Amino acid sequence: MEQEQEQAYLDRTRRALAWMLDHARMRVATGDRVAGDRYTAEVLGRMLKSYAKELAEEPDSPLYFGQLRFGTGAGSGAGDHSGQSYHIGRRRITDEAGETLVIDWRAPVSARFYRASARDRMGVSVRRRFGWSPRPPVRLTGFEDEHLDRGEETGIGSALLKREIERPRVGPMRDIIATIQPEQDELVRADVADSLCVQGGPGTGKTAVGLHRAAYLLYAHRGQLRRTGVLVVGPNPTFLGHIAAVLPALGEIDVRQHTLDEVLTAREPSTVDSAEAAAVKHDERMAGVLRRALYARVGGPAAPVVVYDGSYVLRVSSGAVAREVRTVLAADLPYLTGRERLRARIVALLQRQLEARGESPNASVLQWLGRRRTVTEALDAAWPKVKPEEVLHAVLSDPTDDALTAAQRQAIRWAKPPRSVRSARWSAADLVLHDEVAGLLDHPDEVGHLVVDEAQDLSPMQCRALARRSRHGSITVLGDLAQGTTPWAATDWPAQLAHLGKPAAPVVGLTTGFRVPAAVLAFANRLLPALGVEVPTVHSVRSDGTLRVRRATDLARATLTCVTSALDHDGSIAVVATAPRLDAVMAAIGDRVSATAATRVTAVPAALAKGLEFDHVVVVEPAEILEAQPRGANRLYVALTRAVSRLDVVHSRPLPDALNS
Ligand SMILES: Nc1ncnc2c1ncn2[C@@H]1O[C@H](COP(=O)(O)OP(=O)(O)OP(=O)(O)O)[C@@H](O)[C@H]1O
Repeated sequence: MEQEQEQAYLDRTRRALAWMLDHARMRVATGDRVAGDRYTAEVLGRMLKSYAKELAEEPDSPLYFGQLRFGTGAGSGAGDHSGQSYHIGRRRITDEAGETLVIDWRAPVSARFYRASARDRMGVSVRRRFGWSPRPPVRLTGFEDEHLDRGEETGIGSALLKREIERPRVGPMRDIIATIQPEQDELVRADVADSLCVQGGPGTGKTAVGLHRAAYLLYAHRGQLRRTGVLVVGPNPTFLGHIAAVLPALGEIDVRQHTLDEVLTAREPSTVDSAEAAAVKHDERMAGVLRRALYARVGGPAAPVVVYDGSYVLRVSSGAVAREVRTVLAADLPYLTGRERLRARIVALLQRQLEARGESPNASVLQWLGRRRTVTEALDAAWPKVKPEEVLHAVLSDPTDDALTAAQRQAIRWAKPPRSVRSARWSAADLVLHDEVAGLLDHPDEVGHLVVDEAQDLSPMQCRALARRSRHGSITVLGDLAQGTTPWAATDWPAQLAHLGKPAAPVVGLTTGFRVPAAVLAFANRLLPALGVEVPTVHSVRSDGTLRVRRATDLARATLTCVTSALDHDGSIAVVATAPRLDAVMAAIGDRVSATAATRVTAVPAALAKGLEFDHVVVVEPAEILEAQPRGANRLYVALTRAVSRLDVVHSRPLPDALNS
């Protein structure tokens, strides 16, 4: 009976959605005529088109995933929702008469779907979760009720949640709106003004939380954030490809998702630093070095300013210019604003002289004064115009700042300084320094909210670049100290948060693991003591999954065996190894599996495994991954924690000691 009622409700909702779609299409068609001017028509047209497109994409996805039924009566705690029932879905659905059939998962009342418990019912008497067929055509397969009013609470034991978590992974990351957990929801719905840092071990849902928080904030503060924007920063294009579909699936197509390099500059690095040079360039001391190098250009001896205005000679002595320079320096403005302030102050001195002679110069006279060659010459001497690359060129050609040791100066000194700024080749770290100088010259555009994933890997200088872009906005910082693999990776959050400009942001731990099966996690966690960081232990909710560790003399053959047996299951497969090892084993596999099968197998260099997940992972020769770089143990930890269902570890050399313990 209830099943029939649910089916009837579903049919009604489908009809309502079809009506919404028709209506949106009609508005697209008439939008041009409705709007008063061309610009408005264009904006309206674009909005309506994306709305119609969003709706058109809906029918293939479940229309709702849950329902809340509220109790009645004074003691129920339901308040305004007394006796009400709401279906909750990806988006709000209303019928022709304006009745709401489905409410958005981000609406305030939906929070109770995620957070109500038998102990704190929040007025909810029953929480229902719907099950849908995993593949189109989408069918309602059943539902699961928790009568919170009778003390029932399935929590993490929910069969539907278990099915979702254990589903074989194929393709890119999906949203988790149907199964967000209470501690995740607290983070997703944190106030827009609050910056926070989520420390979570592998597979605890950090990335999911960050993306859902972006979608939530855009819903709750659309006006504000449409203007200022939301930016998601991830470690590399592969990672961004993995997460790219989540926000659009939640209806948010305007969120920018970029690597840090893309945020900083459109330019590609054209040279590579030595490890020593990169270490110095990413050190926060470089901020002071660059600032001093820039401001060393200020205060040069200026000739006096002399302006003939027909009848009079106006004059500002070089001593007076120097005094004005000191005043402007004290105001601590961006460099280029400082230059203009100096110009204005020199003009003010000239103006006073005119006024002393009984004149009252108007704005255009003052502007004329400011553009006199003698004023610009004084400025060029005392506060010259400069480009970021000129400052950088000077610093790297001849580093002299004694905040750096002699060895550090030597490390960053160009072996062969380029003849001109234009012919200089810049490394990735140089582009970060370039951004630092650009930020001293002028404030960059800011974003309203910034989500930084894998934030443990950012250097202090990279953090500063992001801090500059969110001085007035908030940040969601996501990371795991145990997964830090860069030479400058953070070992504690307070220092990293200070570099990111949000020293007061609370650090919140996520400790429930949704990806990695318990047996696999226990194996990977043997590495933790060797990683030199304090992190909370993660408890996997998954008792399924398998771990197989096999020793083999022929690694390629053993890998092939693992891959062949993985192909018997659904889901994605990855082979993870150091880059050279990967080439060798993949070449051997390439010839022996069918072309169709090969498309299911991804070769992932250990350096690019971060943030990704695959149903079945084969990690080849852990000792090589560990030895390939100074933070090899962390990289191995990342590699071992990518598997959703099965992990094979194949080795010919002994396993690293830490893994044997
Ligand atoms: N509440 C949830 N319900 C269902 N699945 C979830 C939930 N939270 C996380 N997951 C799933 O767990 C997996 C790991 O999530 P995610 O990638 O966000 O974790 P992470 O903490 O960023 O991991 P890592 O640090 O290893 O990159 C994903 O498949 C995600 O969809």
